[in-house]
Amino acid sequence: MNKINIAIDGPAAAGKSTIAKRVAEALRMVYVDTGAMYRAITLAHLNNQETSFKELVGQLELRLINDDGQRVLLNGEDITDRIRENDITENVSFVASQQEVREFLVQLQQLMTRDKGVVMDGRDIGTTVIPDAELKIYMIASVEERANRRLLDNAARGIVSTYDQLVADISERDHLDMTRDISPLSKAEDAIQIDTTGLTIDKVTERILALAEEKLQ
Ligand SMILES: Nc1ncnc2c1ncn2[C@@H]1O[C@H](COP(=O)(O)OP(=O)(O)O)[C@@H](O)[C@H]1O
Ligand SMILES: Nc1ccn([C@@H]2O[C@H](COP(=O)(O)OP(=O)(O)O)[C@@H](O)[C@H]2O)c(=O)n1
Repeated sequence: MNKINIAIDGPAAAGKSTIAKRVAEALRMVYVDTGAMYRAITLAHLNNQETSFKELVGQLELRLINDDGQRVLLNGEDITDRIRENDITENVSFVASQQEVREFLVQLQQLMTRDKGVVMDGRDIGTTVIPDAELKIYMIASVEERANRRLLDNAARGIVSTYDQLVADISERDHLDMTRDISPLSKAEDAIQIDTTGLTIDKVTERILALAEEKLQ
């Protein structure tokens, strides 16, 4: 069987991580949520605001553990749940726009995908991190549906939020991510766009698995 990489990009709360995790499980591939890496550096920045980004990325030790999803360790501490909180979400697009941060993480992500067999989700995976990925998906959904999904997500995690606040947050984050100077969020020319509005998680997973099977032949 061929070994392939799958890149899944798209705006906030489109369902990328959920689907990427399922696809990776079904195909016994490694799942990498790159948003969690930007969130981890955002936490490090909020804890050390006087430190330059260059120095900050030089100091931190970031580990991703595949364990029914992905756990994130920053300097040995498990920060998987902490990085979903509102202060991180509010600051992550700013941190992700910094050149030193992007250079550091893109290099790390490229190392992770070098031997193939990875399903990686983010904003610049198909355009910058793995431009030669065998399968590229650009996942979208209406902002209303995405806010409703994140509202449920947050409630399950005990994070306080409202629908209106989430529509505003998601729209602002998409705008920042799409207009930043370095590798902004955009659909790679050869990516297949899937609008998940009104689709179940199973349906979207099935569609991507069918596309992946073609590449694995
Ligand atoms: N097709 C879908 N239909 C309904 N809910 C979905 C669908 N895809 C994902 N979700 C839900 O939406 C929420 C946000 O998905 P997530 O994977 O975190 O998005 P992203 O990684 O794009 O930010 C999750 O709670 C997930 O269960
Ligand atoms: N490859 C990536 C992944 C995330 N990011 C940044 O990290 C933020 C958080 O990503 P995420 O995937 O956790 O976001 P959610 O859609 O899950 O809320 C995004 O809003 C981007 O600013 C990025 O710049 N490049």
